[in-house]
Amino acid sequence: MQVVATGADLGQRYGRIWALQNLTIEIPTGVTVLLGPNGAGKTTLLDIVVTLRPPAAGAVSVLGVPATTGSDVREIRRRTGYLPQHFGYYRSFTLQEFVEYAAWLKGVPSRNLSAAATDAIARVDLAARSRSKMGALSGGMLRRAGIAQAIAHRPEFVVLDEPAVGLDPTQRIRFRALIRQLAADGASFLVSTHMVEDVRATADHVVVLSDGRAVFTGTSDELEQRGSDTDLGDTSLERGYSNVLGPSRRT
Ligand SMILES: Nc1ncnc2c1ncn2[C@@H]1O[C@H](COP(=O)(O)OP(=O)(O)OP(=O)(O)O)[C@@H](O)[C@H]1O
Repeated sequence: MQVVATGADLGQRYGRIWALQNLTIEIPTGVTVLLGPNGAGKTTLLDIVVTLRPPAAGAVSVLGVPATTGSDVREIRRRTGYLPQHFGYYRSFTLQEFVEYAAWLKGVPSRNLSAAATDAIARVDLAARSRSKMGALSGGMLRRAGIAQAIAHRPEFVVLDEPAVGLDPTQRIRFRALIRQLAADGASFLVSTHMVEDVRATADHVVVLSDGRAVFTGTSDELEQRGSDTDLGDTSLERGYSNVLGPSRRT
């Protein structure tokens, strides 16, 4: 198994709350979907993987680079794209300017910025809105703008925190197709979601977090097989998800 990121004995705490505890995790190449209930530690883990937040305990390595020195961290950031749950932007920027700016921050040469942004915006199906002000985009369009800025520099590893929130059904289907296409072009993905049904369409690999620990790692087929008729859920994948969360955390 080729690995795109590893976390060894990761721990993170906020005051008395341990958001992650002794978490050892390997993210393989391909598409990994991260599931877990509210407060499970998904965003905390993603922030650590993209080096936004150093872990309180343990070590992380991304694309073969251990996140230790400042230059390692810069290299990881340059080769990684991130869509945070909440991202900032100037409302008066056009969508094109926003994505060009993000690509510039990631080191795309000036002569390539326009083409890189135009391509990323087209990939998220927003070409018709490239001249719109960011402040005029709908919530779902903003989510797609966020995906565009994460992929504009053609990163090898893309980390998306709840990218499908606010997307309408058509855009969700297109989003899944986009992930599959970018993955086929060689990029690896780590995507957090609450939408268990999105897993089958995109995931090569699934990690379920609960209370800061990995309670399942495997394929979506293996997750499905964990479910039984007594588990909560309308689909076998949902029943598998409920099962691995355990009796106290079944949704
Ligand atoms: N800045 C913070 N200050 C204090 N506690 C925090 C902070 N950020 C996260 N936490 C706590 O850490 C735990 C994990 O939070 P995290 O946001 O990583 O979970 P999550 O799985 O992404 O949740 P959600 O699905 O609701 O986005 C939660 O108990 C949360 O309340």
